[in-house]
Amino acid sequence: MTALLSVEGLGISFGGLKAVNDVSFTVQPREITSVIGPNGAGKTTLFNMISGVYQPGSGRVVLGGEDVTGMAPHLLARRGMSRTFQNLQIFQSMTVLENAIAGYHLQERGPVLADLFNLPSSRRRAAAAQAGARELLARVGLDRAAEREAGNLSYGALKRLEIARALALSPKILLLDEPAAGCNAVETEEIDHLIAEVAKSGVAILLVEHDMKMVMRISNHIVVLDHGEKIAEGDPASVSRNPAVIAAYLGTDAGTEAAHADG
Ligand SMILES: Nc1ncnc2c1ncn2[C@@H]1O[C@H](COP(=O)(O)OP(=O)(O)OP(=O)(O)O)[C@@H](O)[C@H]1O
Repeated sequence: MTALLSVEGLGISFGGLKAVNDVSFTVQPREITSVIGPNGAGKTTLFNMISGVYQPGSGRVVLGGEDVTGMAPHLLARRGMSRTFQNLQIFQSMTVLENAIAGYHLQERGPVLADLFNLPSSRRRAAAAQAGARELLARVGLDRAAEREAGNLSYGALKRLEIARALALSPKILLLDEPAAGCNAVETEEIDHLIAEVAKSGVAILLVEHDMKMVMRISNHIVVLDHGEKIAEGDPASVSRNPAVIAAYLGTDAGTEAAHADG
């Protein structure tokens, strides 16, 4: 199978600290790949290099066969990579529908003049964005909340709204940074189902997540970082049994969960 995303020897240092060092792995189409590791392992830094927020100090990111190392996020979005953020990027005082529509406008090159003069082309685009946004809201279970102010949604619903907005870009790969952070058990399960559904629809998922139970439940492939290095990778069962992984997590709640996840 040809990899959709290939991360090759990525590294970056901050001052003298190697935050990420020589990390390689691939993401296959339709699969859910998760990056885990204890606090400070380098997960977010790795994510930021893959998604064009940081320029890598070394290594390459290859998307669909094209070298996209260090490419700006909006250019990556045009090539099929979109992402969500650990801290929600929702417009709280806008409605749920307006937030979803905003996802469509992120991908436009800005035909500002057409919009200024309210040309038919601009009206057509607006109508298409509105229809697409309503479809996306139905997909994430928020169609009935379309007219509500986003700031009044539960945390889990906000997280799903953010995923809807990222899907507006019709990505081939969706990067999710801690999609279940701050969610209760029910909300986490809803996000689980949504992620599985998105993967099934043909979008590859790359996930950074602290909730070990969730990672073990939904991932096809897991990459484990510790102190900026990849210490293990494989399917959930093999990773949760891996002595190096258990040692890295030892003494943390997540470690206990990892050690018991398959038994
Ligand atoms: N912009 C930065 N400047 C300096 N040091 C940084 C920067 N970003 C991250 N680091 C350092 O790099 C290391 C990896 O941090 P990173 O946030 O990537 O880890 P993480 O695995 O995502 O952690 P957490 O699980 O706590 O979110 C840490 O030692 C961190 O302090």
